[in-house]
Amino acid sequence: MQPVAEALSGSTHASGPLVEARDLVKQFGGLRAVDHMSITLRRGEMVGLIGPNGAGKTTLFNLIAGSLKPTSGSIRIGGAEVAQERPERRIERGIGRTFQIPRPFAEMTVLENVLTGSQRQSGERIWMNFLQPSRVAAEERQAVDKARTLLDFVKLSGLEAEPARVLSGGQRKLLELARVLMADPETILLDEPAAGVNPTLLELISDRVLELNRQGKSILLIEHNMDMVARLCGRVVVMAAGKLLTEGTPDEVSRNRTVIEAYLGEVAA
Ligand SMILES: Nc1ncnc2c1ncn2[C@@H]1O[C@H](COP(=O)(O)OP(=O)(O)OP(=O)(O)O)[C@@H](O)[C@H]1O
Repeated sequence: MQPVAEALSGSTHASGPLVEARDLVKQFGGLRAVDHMSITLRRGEMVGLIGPNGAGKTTLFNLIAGSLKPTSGSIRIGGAEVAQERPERRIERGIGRTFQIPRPFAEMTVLENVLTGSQRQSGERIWMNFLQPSRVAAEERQAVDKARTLLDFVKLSGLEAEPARVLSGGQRKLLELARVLMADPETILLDEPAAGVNPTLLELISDRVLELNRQGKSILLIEHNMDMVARLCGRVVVMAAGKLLTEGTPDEVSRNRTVIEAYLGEVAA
């Protein structure tokens, strides 16, 4: 098996802020889900993105990952403007993202699901099988080796041959993390990794996310579980109604009057 540090490698991009979104707007018909929002993620940081339901956090992730195009504004990854680029190109630029509700291929095994996260295997290009079969076989062996290392990292090795449908909600989150790591992201956008997860797996997920950050991954974390945010993040960005409300340390934002009022407004609504 590959060493974990090697399986988690891939930090080859230029210096400067890794992700820099400026003045982003996303309009859905009459609704402005993201409203002149700016956010920066620096190399090696783990930043929490919080805000009441409907604040625009997931939409902001979709804009950064490329599944949505902004109405206006700029998104830079490693200094390059990417706002109009396809999601696949953003993956090549080192952006990985997980979803609030992971949807693995239910009938494929856990290992096969992780392998779907590989970038550009030669085996996908049929002619390569004819021209360089040994190279294709070697690449496939390497990919399987790496997938096993990542499954070990997320503590799912014992389930590698099981169909993904047998996994619990928390285990699906861990599987998705392993799948995303196959593409060697430098930046990971984590969408609510704690939602609906039991306390034991929650502890494991927090620990793995912390370890990824220690190993050099930059992480933007959407999470409603403030204990988790406070434990993992040095800086927290707060969104409300599509806009930046404030940012600061977890302690600062949790005592901030406007933040408390934004959440109280949600409860009252
Ligand atoms: N594809 C879409 N079409 C129309 N409206 C959308 C679309 N996606 C999101 N919205 C709306 O945009 C607003 C922001 O939604 P978003 O999911 O980004 O918020 P959020 O902060 O992630 O919320 P939550 O914490 O509940 O996940 C909401 O009012 C939502 O209904």
